[in-house]
Amino acid sequence: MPDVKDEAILNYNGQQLTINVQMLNDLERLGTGCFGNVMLVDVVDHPEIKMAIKRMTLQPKDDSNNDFTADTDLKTIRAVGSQDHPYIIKFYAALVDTRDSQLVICMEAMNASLDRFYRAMHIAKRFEQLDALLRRVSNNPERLWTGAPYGIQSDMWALGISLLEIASGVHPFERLQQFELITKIATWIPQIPNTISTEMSEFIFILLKIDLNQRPSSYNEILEMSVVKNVSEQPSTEEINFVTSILEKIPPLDDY
Ligand SMILES: Nc1ncnc2c1ncn2[C@@H]1O[C@H](COP(=O)(O)OP(=O)(O)OP(=O)(O)O)[C@@H](O)[C@H]1O
Repeated sequence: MPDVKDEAILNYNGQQLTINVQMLNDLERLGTGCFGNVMLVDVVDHPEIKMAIKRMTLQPKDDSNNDFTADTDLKTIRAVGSQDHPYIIKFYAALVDTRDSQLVICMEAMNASLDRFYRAMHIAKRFEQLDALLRRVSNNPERLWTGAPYGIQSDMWALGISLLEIASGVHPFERLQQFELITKIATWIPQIPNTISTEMSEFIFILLKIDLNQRPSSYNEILEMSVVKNVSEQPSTEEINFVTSILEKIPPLDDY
C-alpha cells in the first residue's frame, strides 16, 4: 500500500481536509469483525464530520495473512465506495497509524447494520418475522461465511453462532475469556430462545454440534434443508413491514 501514509486528504461530502489518526476521536463502537472493532469517530474541531473507521493490524508476527487481507479490504472499499451510490457506503480515506502499525480505513457510517437491526428488534421485543429473517440470513450465507482455510464445518459453526446471536440479542460467549471458553465449549448446550420455531431451533442445534463431523459438510446440504429452502426472492409484505418498523426504531448516529 505505497500510497497510504500517516496523513491523508479526507473527502467528506464536498469538504476536503487533511487528517491524521491523532485527529480522530472515538465516539462509539459500531461493531466487531475478525480484525477488531469498527468505531464511530469524529474529527478534532470538526464535530460535524462523523465516519466509521476500521483498523487492521499490519505485519503481526504470528499471522502474515493480515497484510493481504488489509490490502484486499482496502482495494474493495476503495473500488466500490468511491462512486456516489446511495446504497453503498462511501470510502473517505485510508491512513496508516504508525504507532500501532495499523491500516485505518475511513468510510461512511451506516445507520443500519445487522447488529444494530437485531439490537433494535430485541429492545422493541418484536419477533414475529424472526424465523423469516434467520431463513434469509441462512439462504444468503456469503455475508457470514468465512470460507477457507478453516473449512466448511467451521463456517457452519459460524453461521449457527450468528443465527443464535441474532435470535437471542447477544453473542453466546460475549463475556467469556479465551480459557473460560475452552472449558465451557466442551459441554455447551446452546440456549435457543422460544421466539423461533422448533424447525429453526433444530437447524441451529445441527450447526452448533460440538463434534464438527456431525455438522453439515457442504453448503448445498443446508440450502436443500426445508428450513432454509425456497426463500422467496421477493420478501412478503409482512417481512417488509416488519423490517421497516425495526429500521424506524434504530437510533440515528447523529445522536452523538
Ligand atoms: N461503515 C460502517 N458503518 C457502521 N457499522 C459498520 C461499518 N462497517 C462495519 N460496521 C459494523 O462493524 C462490524 C464489523 O465490521 P468488519 O468490516 O470489521 O467485519 P466483517 O464484515 O466481519 O469483516 P472482516 O472479516 O474484515 O472482519 C459489522 O458487522 C458492522 O456491524
